[in-house]
Amino acid sequence: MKIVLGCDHGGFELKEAIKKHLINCGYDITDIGAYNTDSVDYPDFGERAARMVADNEADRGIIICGTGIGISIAANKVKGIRCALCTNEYMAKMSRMHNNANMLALGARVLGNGLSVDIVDVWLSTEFEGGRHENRVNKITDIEKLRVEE
Ligand SMILES: O=C[C@H](O)[C@H](O)[C@H](O)COP(=O)(O)O
Repeated sequence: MKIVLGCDHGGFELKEAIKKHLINCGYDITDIGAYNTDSVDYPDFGERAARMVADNEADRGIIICGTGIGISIAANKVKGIRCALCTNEYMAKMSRMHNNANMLALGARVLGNGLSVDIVDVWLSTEFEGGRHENRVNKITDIEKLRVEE
C-alpha cells in the first residue's frame, strides 16, 4: 500500500515518528513535507497530500497539524477525499468501516506519539464494511457532483 504523509510545522515530529513506524512495517511512503519545524501553512500540505490520493498517486493519506483540524478541513475540500480526524482507535476503526475514509488526520498537539501510532495501525488495517454504508458514502460523492468549479 502506498501512503502519502503530510504535515505542517506543528505535526513535523509526529509525522517523522509515524513515517519511521510505517517504513518499518514495509509500507511504501511518500513524504510531501513539511521537512522541519519552520512555520508553514497547513492548507498547502493538506491539499498536496489530498491531491495525491484523489489522483490515485497514493492509496491513502495521513496528515498532521497541531490539532488535525485545519489540515483535515483543507484535505476535505479536494474532490474524492474523505478525511477523518481521529483522536482514538474507535474513531479510526469506524472511519474505515462506515465512512471508507481515504485520509486520516491527527493532531500532534492533542495526541501522544504512542496513541497516534496505534490509531494509524487500526486505520490502515480496517476494511470498509460496505452494505448500508455504501449508499451513504455514495451520497457524499453526490454532494461533490453539485460543485461546478471543478
Ligand atoms: O488547525 C491548524 C493547526 O493546528 C496548525 O498546526 C496551527 O494552527 C498552527 O499554529 P501555530 O502557527 O501557532 O504554530
